[in-house]
Amino acid sequence: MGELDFLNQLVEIQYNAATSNSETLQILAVPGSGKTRVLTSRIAWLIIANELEPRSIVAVTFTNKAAKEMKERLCSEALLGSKRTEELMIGTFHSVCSRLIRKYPHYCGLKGNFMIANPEKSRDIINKIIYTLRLAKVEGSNKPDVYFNEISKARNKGLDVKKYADLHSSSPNKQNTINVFRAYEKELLRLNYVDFDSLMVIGRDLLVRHPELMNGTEHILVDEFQDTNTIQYQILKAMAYGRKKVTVVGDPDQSVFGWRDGDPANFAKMHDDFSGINVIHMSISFRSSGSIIEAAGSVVRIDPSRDSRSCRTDNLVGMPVKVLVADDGEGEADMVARQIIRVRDESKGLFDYNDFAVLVRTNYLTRNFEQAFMLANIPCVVVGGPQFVERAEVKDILGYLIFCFNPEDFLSFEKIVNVPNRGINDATIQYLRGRCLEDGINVIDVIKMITGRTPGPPPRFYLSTKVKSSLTELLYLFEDIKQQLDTKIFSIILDLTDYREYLRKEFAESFVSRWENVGELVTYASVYISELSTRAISPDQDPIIGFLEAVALGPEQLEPNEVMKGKVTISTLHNSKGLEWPCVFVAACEEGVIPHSRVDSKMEESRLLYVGMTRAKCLLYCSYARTRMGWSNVIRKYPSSFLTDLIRREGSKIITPIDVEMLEGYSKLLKRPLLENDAVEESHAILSYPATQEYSQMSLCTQSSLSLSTQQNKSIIQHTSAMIPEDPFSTLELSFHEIEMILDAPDSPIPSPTHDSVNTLLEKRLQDDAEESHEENSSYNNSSSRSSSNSNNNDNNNNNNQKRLKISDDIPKISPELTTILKECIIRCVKEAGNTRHVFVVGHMGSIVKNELKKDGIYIPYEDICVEVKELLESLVDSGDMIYTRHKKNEKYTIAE
Ligand SMILES: Nc1ncnc2c1ncn2[C@@H]1O[C@H](COP(=O)(O)OP(=O)(O)OP(=O)(O)O)[C@@H](O)[C@H]1O
Repeated sequence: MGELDFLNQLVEIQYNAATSNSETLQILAVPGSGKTRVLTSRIAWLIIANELEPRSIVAVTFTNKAAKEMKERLCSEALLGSKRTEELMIGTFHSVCSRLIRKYPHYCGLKGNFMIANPEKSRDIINKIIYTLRLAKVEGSNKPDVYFNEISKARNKGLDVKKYADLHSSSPNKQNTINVFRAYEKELLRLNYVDFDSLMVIGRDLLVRHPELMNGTEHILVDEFQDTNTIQYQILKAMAYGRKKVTVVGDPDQSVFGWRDGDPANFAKMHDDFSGINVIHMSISFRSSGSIIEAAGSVVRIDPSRDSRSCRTDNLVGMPVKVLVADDGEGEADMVARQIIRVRDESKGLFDYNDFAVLVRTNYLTRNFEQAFMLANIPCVVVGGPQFVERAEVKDILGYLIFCFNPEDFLSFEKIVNVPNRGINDATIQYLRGRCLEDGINVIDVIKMITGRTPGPPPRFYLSTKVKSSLTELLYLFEDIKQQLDTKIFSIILDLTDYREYLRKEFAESFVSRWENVGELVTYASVYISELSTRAISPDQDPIIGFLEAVALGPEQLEPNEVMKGKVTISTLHNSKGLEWPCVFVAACEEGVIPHSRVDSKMEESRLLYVGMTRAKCLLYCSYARTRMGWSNVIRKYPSSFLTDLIRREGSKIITPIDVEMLEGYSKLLKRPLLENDAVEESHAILSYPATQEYSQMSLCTQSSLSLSTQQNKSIIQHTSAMIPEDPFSTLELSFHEIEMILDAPDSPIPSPTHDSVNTLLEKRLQDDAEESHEENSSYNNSSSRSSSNSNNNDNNNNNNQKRLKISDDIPKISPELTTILKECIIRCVKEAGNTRHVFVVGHMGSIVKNELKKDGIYIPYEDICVEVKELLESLVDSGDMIYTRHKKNEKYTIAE
């Protein structure tokens, strides 16, 4: 096997891009055209064929996750193997700058042990400044976010505080921001912090002043170039100083970070600033089916200013892209859940849950889906939700470590000083803060002085002996921690602070999950730190600082990979960038959501939708709801104007099944086999209520009428028989525990019927009906016929009604208990039926669906059934997943929709 065999995996245009000798190469590539494959091949080619040293290559990715993926790919033996990959410098602009600054802090006026402030920390600092500068009362500007965003924007444009102040010297409304900006920079320096955005400003300045720092670098590659902003472009220019070779890869149609100053115009700008430019267009998508490419194209083409670019594919055309409509947000989520189950079941083993993604414009929209998936028993993971490292207990432990490294950080000290509770009150904390500011020393030194460990003026504030001894203990604790900084540091902190006991006392109810999170942190930290210690790339970096830096720069790096396995992904559109799934639902495609009502660039929103749609390989659905709740109000919604063309051409409420031929096409596209027919168990569930033997028989008849095979219907039997086994009116006292036990019963008490047995039952039932009808005229008071009569309809004559009325007098209106049992059963069965294709509801549930529960002539208003049950049933009926069945006297069992 030759070292360059990986190039055989590339088509011609990809090969040309990967092996280009151009001084400056721009690769303009449509979604799914294999940018990642080309970039990794190019890096490997540069090292193997061009004999570049791995450490002479810098590859810049948009996220830490992308950097990690790139490293993983390069690590494969077919490309570079792990040794050479480790020597490459791969990371985001932030992390590349951070590494440089960490190496030369003195060039930037920083101390070596500086910490990186994440946005939360920055907001904390700004909040304090707002109070110090007495801006809290200034209308409209008292929110830390307002200042933070403005400062961040300025930095992304490459402005430091001086340039920002010069630029706005004549705007009175910017004076507060200028003052906050100045104070913030000062405070960051005092606390020995560099924030997220200033990393890049400092990094650029360092590179401009000391271009020699990049002397060992020969080639710089930048991924997702369409999203680079001004400061990043300036960093690239500074890094490339001295005519280093540069490769940029990107797609102007996927530019979705304009709000962070990302600008695809940087492609054009390069023509002024770089020489020897060669542009290669990769316009064939390997990812998506023809109909997906076409549908996505119709969205992005609405931008009149867009250059005409084509995106093609040789893949199969595939199923048309569907636009799904629901009455409201919850209905939409239910509909998606059902469709996932259906597609998975119909796919002959081709799609599993982790092949599905639901993408939404904003975070709050994920909630309905989480809930619907939980009810439908669909495993899911929300990407971009609360991050692991943002959980309170994880932050506590990290806080200790951060403070031990950086005792200048009073904010961290404040957070941990009473975790666990040490009885150090607010007044003492404020006093300590004041002393730090006045004396220009850190809090450790202040504590040493006031507790008499080092000489200094006595405290001008009364400190009780108890507080003094707490502070002394704290001092010892920090010293202990500092002396034991190694891979086991987190376990040591936990021991020294008796953190487990603290969690147990303070959070009795959530103790277990919190403690699990702590356990996860310990595992990750030790793996991460020991990995870092063995890496050749940054031998000069302290591995624990490396770990803290990874936490600050990109917590997603530390998220367990396992979480994605076997689960449907729910993500924002922004977070879906660079990823792909066989089946994608882009949800809440509504005007005001996408395009979002509060954005400057509508066209950027169309590109965002385009990004989401092009994540799909085989199946794509766009859904919207006609109404949505907003601040407790029902708001009328309209489909996104971006979908107009799609709705006109392809949209349809009717979801057609995926036929075998289509599945075979998808199987080829995904390079996965279909399971043999026999291996696919098509199952159906029938929920019957009341679930007497009689109704179970009725269910069997339903199966028979539906011509479902016994093999298919194993679960029907289970569900019907697993319901309440007796007349429910006598089972009201069943506890939930008992119901659970019944529902959990592993074996069905009713044996699986054969076709013959179904027919026999059917005949017997008809015969019984005839007899029963005869008996009804003379006597009518046994409980089994009560159940039977419960399902009768209007056709009953008045005499019978009279009699039944009497009987049903004993039966009060459907009681809350019964409703609860009913609800539990339905939800449980629907959950259990998660893997089934259809859910049929027979018997009284059928009646419920008919808008009234009619028992022996007494109408029980539908409204009395609890809302959830009603909604659940309605949604099932709407989707056609449930078929209403009714039994007419002396008629064959019929099924009505
Ligand atoms: N030459 C090829 N032959 C077959 N499949 C390919 C080829 N190149 C790439 N692919 C496949 O196409 C899919 C898309 O590739 P990749 O993720 O690299 O696209 P991309 O250009 O980065 O897309 P996006 O910009 O949308 O993130 C992947 O599944 C990849 O394996």
